[in-house]
Amino acid sequence: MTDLVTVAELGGSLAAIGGAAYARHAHPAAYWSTVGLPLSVARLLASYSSTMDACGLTVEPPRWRALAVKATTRREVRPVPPRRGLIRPTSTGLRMRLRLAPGQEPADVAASAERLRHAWGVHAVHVRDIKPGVVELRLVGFDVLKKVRMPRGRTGLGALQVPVALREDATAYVRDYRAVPHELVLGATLSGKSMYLRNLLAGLATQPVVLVGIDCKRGVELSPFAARLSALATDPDQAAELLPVLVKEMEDRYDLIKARQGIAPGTPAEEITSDIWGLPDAERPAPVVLFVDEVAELFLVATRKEEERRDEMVTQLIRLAQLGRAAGLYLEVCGQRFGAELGKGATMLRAQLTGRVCHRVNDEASAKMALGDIAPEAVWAACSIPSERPGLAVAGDTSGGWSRIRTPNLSLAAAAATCRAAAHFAPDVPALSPFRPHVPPVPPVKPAGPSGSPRPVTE
Ligand SMILES: Nc1ncnc2c1ncn2[C@@H]1O[C@H](COP(=O)(O)OP(=O)(O)OP(=O)(O)O)[C@@H](O)[C@H]1O
Repeated sequence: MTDLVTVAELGGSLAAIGGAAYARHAHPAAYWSTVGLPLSVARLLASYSSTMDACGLTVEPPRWRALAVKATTRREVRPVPPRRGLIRPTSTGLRMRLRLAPGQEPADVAASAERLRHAWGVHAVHVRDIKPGVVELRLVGFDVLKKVRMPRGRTGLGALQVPVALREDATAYVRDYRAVPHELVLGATLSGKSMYLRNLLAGLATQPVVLVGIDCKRGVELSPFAARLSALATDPDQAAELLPVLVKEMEDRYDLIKARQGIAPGTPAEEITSDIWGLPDAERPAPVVLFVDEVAELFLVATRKEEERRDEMVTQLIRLAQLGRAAGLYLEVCGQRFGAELGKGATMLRAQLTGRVCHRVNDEASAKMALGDIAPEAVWAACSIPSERPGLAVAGDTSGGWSRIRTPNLSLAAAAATCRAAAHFAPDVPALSPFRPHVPPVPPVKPAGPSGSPRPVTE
């Protein structure tokens, strides 16, 4: 009895010390590196073999080894766990590689991820296939999506790649336009779509990319970035004028590529190209990213005349999505729903948008519009996003892979300031100059009083 009380008291005191240590650290990452990391490493080292055994991840040892152990030590021959590599600490957890035993596959380890996380006292365990026979375990010490901090360093990122959000395994989710040219971003109102676009725009602003916006909510979402936008349409009428110009730009680029293909015989193979990326640097036109905020506004019609205009716009969008990649034109389409009920061409356009990001939605049907053709689990994950976590989303592509992501909380003022400072990065596209948005002057900041607080006028 005394022993039990002592153990309970000890447990209580340790929990209290842990709680106090947690409260002392402003960010869970600080708590993790000082308290969580040593604890988890100790747990992992002490219980690796027994945990693997309990999770059914051990195999019988080879016969020669069993015989050798019996002959030399007379000990009982125990099943062997996968061979473990070095444990590498990271700012958010631990990493280690496992060499799978014959007969095991990565899915076996992935199926035990939940059990492993409880055994080692970490927030999550993620399994990644590295090469045949080797998997990497990423142990994440705390909920990294609660307060997003992007990993430092952009090494290895090239043109048109933007680390726009954080994945739940603490790696960056990179929006790579050259790998996934077009993307659909769905979500209910206040789910975090604008925050996603804001992060993307701020990431692209400092690259030599033409940024074009269609924001039929009178420009409220995209106008703050006007300084960096080469063109902005703020209602369906302006969009109807802008889209044919973009289609013409795409056709001109195809002519340029064709001219290059018609070069003399004997030209080296690497100079023959089928997209703008094969053109020499001096001849290559700058890539264009078209942001469409609230795509449903382009589809809505009240009169017969508007219906004709809608059909034309949808056809032009479909053409941009079908043929734009080779000409360096990419689409980022954003909306609350994107189903067949929007009208003619909606499902065809949606099918062209390979990348899918689904924020919190109001019903399962909306999640299916974004993720239904990816994986049923992805739909379920999107339906369980809580409303108190705006910015949380499920990102997938039509290859079937998906992950939970969350954008960093970037204020509108900071994103707008980035765009203003990067205005000189906007490449010159003469065809788009009639659509260049008006950039209002920045209101001067009023100097604060000595104490920083406003003084009463009667003073
Ligand atoms: N990643 C995030 N972290 C913290 N807060 C966020 C995040 N994303 C969005 N928010 C907050 O959630 C609120 C809604 O975000 P946002 O405006 O991006 O939603 P939305 O889907 O564009 O809504 P609407 O369709 O009504 O414009 C904002 O107050 C924003 O600051």
